Amino acid sequence: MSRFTFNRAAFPHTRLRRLRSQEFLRNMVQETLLTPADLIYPMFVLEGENRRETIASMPGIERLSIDLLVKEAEVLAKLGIPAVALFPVTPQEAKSLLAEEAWNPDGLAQRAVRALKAAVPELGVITDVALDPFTTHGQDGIIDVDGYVLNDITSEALVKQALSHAEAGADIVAPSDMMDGRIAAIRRALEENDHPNVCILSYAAKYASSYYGPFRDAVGSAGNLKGGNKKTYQMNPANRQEALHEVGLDLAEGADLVMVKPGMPYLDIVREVKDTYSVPTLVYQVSGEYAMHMAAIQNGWLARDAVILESLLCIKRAGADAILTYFAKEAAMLLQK
Ligand SMILES: NCC(=O)CCC(=O)O
Ligand SMILES: [Mg+2]
Repeated sequence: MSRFTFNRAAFPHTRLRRLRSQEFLRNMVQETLLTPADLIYPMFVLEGENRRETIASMPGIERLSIDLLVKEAEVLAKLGIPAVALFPVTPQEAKSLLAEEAWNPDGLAQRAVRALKAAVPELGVITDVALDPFTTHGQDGIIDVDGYVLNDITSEALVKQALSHAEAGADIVAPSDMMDGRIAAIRRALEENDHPNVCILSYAAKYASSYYGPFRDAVGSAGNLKGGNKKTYQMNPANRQEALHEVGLDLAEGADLVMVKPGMPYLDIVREVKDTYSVPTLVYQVSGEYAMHMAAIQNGWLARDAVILESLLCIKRAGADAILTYFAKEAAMLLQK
């Protein structure tokens, strides 16, 4: 008898389609839920007042001066977004070889933190600890004569930067630089300077990815980098076991939360980090992922609302406890519907 012959007696013992046959059933057995509380909004901060600038490669995202940032933050908090991640756009004249502006107590990031915590105290503020917005060469650290990023000197600078953020009122400092040993150094400094409850979110497995391009336009570091790359400190996209090693070290050094970055091309790493360590694991859906989605959406090639929510739901399913995403505001609005 051909296996294609219809035979009522040979019904499938399991019909998985039964639980998909009605919406209430699909909702009842849904394994992963996305909520606004999962979404962290990265924001670009500008000098000046009442200033907003669009970013060509990130349609829908703007750089905002602090006064407008605060107004936007009030909206975000009402939407149920738990936290924002700040990225200052440093004026070219404030950049230097040693990145001293990074720990200026009255720097743009530090002022933005103070303004946000004063106006919207319930909204968590995450600061970026890295030198690339402040160096004339666009690298994340201090370089030697050959352009090599020096680990331990950079780490000392990062400690000063992280402390200045904590002094300004940051809830979470997030080193995104990938220097070895900087989590321990920052943790010690926070403890010694009376900030025991400031959290450290470590960009633990940050890959040297081509998906960061639009971000570098947004903060204005692309030109300074002059086509250079960050392969001597960020991870090789080919490596999986090394990511576990990186995360293990940062946890041992005192990180409270760890991050995998980028998101969608690295979801295998997210799953493995979550299963291995069972700690709060964040994912950054980076600027290039945002740009790809927006390009397809603007061409009418992908359905806007559905694809935004699917992209985030799948990152959560892979093991993310929260997601840094430029879609945070839009997704939170969609989820409230
Ligand atoms: N340190 C922060 C980033 O590098 C963000 C990358 C992106 O959104 O492409
Ligand atoms: Mg590391």
